[in-house]
Amino acid sequence: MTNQQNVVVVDVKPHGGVKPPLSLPVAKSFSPQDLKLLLMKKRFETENAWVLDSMRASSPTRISNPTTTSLPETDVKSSWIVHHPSALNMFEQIVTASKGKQIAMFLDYDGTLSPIVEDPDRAFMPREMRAAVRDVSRYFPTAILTGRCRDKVYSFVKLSGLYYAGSHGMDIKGPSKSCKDNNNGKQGVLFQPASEFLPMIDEVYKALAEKTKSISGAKVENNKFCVSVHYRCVDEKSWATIAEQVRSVLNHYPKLKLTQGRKVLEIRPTIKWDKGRALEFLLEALGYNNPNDVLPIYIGDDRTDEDAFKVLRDRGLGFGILVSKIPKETNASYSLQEPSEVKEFLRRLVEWKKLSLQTPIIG
Ligand SMILES: O=P(O)(O)OC[C@H]1O[C@H](O[C@H]2O[C@H](CO)[C@@H](O)[C@H](O)[C@H]2O)[C@H](O)[C@@H](O)[C@@H]1O
Repeated sequence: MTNQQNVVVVDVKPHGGVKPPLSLPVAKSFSPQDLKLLLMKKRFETENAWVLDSMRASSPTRISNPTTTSLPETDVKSSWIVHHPSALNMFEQIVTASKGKQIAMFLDYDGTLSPIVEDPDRAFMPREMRAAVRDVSRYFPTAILTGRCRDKVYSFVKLSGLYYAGSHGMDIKGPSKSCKDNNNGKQGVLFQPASEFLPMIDEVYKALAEKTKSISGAKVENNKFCVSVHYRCVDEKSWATIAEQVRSVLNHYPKLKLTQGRKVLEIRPTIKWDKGRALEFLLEALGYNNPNDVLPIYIGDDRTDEDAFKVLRDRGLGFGILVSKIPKETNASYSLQEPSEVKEFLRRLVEWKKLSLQTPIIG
């Protein structure tokens, strides 16, 4: 027996979700102040470890539960593909389900319309992909939902006939009549549920840029209503330092939360708003209040897209399509391996639509 006792503190993450319990040895002679300090220190370390773990796991979560890890990788993959078949192979079933309904397209940007690249400022959309998105938007209402700043994604996509939801859906704008219209300040803005956070986000962006400037490869991106801290080009040995710096800044901002994307830590307001809510908002804005009128198709590759997949699944509406080469836990129904397959899927939709407009309805 020792003279120590174990205090287990089950904590609620300041930003939603339950953190692992804090378990720390407490010497009986500790004063309440010492105990408080010890707890704060332990909590800081635990939060860092939690962030670091999830940085290593990257995004979205690869399948790694006890039932599947014992299986060879090829078996995991074939079992996953049975549950999330290729949207190209399921194309006929998808368009058949749209009978009597309007298909509405919802597209994520990075990793879906543009391949993942090292420099976020150079994630350009290939010319053929732009043509495919433009054609799709001529036949179906189309929206792009992204973690990026809305203006930035617009500068990559450059298509005026689309809805754009930037900052993970916290900045929604309707189609503009021409490309020039898009520069017109607030014109066309439909919803910005986090406006009050603008000064805070700006402050945090500056603090994070300062704190991480000595970490080689780190990049901080101001996405207007959220901030991204990229570590794709940072040596893994420095990931703990990044996590620590981000947490040390965030500790001063209880109204902000930390989420994760693909080799990126994302800081955003704690408001209950995400790509799923933005998808619901857009469906309403498009006038689809009756689920029998619409078949939404959402294509995305990231953890943040899971919020939208979940909305579709929970409402039994349309289809979520996950872009991934490897099995991942997902609420999506179907899969596509990479952006080139997304382009192929969009092209087939357009071809199918053109054909169905030419075919007279018999009966
Ligand atoms: O919602 P999305 O459109 O998928 O945006 C999510 C984040 O995408 C960008 O970062 C990701 O793509 C970069 C370029 O390929 C890559 O370098 C980075 O590692 C990825 O995380 C964007 O830069 C972030 O701001 C978005 O939040």
